Amino acid sequence: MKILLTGGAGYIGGACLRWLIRHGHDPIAYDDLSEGNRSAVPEGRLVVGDILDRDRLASALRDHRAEAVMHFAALASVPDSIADPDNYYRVNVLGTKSVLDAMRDAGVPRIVFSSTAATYGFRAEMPLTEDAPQLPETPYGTTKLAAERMIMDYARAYGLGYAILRYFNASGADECGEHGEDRRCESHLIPLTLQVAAGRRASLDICGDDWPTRDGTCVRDYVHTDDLAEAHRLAVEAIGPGVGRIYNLGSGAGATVLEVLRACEASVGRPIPHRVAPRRPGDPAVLIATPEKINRELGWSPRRSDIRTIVEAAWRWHCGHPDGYGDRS
Ligand SMILES: NC(=O)c1ccc[n+]([C@@H]2O[C@H](COP(=O)([O-])OP(=O)(O)OC[C@H]3O[C@@H](n4cnc5c(N)ncnc54)[C@H](O)[C@@H]3O)[C@@H](O)[C@H]2O)c1
Ligand SMILES: O=c1ccn([C@@H]2O[C@H](COP(=O)(O)OP(=O)(O)O[C@H]3O[C@H](CO)[C@@H](O)[C@H](O)[C@H]3O)[C@@H](O)[C@H]2O)c(=O)[nH]1
Repeated sequence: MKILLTGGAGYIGGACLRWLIRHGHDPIAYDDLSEGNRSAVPEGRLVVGDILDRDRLASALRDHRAEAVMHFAALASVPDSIADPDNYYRVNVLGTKSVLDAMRDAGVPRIVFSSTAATYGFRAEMPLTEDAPQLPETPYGTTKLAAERMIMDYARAYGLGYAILRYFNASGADECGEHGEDRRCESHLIPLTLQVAAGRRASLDICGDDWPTRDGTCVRDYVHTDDLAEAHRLAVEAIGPGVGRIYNLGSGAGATVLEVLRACEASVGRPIPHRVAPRRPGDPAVLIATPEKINRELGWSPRRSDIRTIVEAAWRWHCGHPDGYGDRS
């Protein structure tokens, strides 16, 4: 299938793009490189552009003769969204509208959307099923929920097929060692911890050790990007015009911040400097998915998403790419 990936030069989009090529599809990335990396995309497969530029995006869709869009492009940091909601509503809500309108202009009938655990309420029962209440408590979660609803409204009115994939904590690096996590402004736990291990930062802040969890630090459900990529492949192949699907993508297990730190220390082979810092605004204590629905309906299961495998893959990538992609434009 010919597929355009908005945000395809980013961390998860780049992993999916490579995975789709390996599995016989023909993907291109459409990315403004605000966070993504030019050399994360294989030669000849990148169109540089902003998703808010509807005409440019529609032309890219027509030129590629796209049959589906995977919409990854977004601003995606919970704490930043609290500090700068303006930008989050612009890119995540208006940007999604622009993507849907460009798809209509170009007659593209399918979309797979990157949604998030952050659309659920903090007080929901764990593990989360897809019908748990969606009561986001941060601007990031609110903007992603608005985008979900917009996709469903467009689908109903204009006959789009869609898959909404609610990822939990994307992590790891591709097993061929070609693609990993390298953002301009990093805020995610595993890359920050490994940057400390590599001497690029002095110490890791543990954001609170007084949460109601087994060791006092937050629990998250870490899911490997290659597992996410396989779910995208299955989802895009399963949807057609007028068919909508919604799935959680997580491992079904949770790791605390301290457990992630210990796993990183085991991979690196030495202690990693850290200290306890205040809680971070917008953090829930625990987020864990149940991936049963996508397992039942599409046969997906997380094969690489135990925390040890994730951290080892990420550390291999960091060792092979000490300066990340090194090609910030
Ligand atoms: N990382 C996670 O744990 C996680 C979890 C749940 C959901 N998600 C969602 O997955 C998607 C990808 O996240 P990621 O971690 O790969 O982030 P990322 O920042 O690595 O990738 C996002 C990409 O979008 C591009 N982009 C941003 N604004 C753009 C615009 N206006 N026009 C064109 N391109 C633009 C960036 O340059 C970047 O390459 C996001 O939609 C995010 O909300 C991520
Ligand atoms: O320097 C740091 C960074 C993070 N954390 C903690 O580590 C955990 C994971 O944080 P992070 O890696 O920033 O991810 P989340 O804030 O859980 O959010 C990720 O996972 C969500 C879904 O679960 C997605 O929606 C978001 O896009 C994605 O960034 C949280 O408890 C943080 O408080 C620290 O203790 N120190």
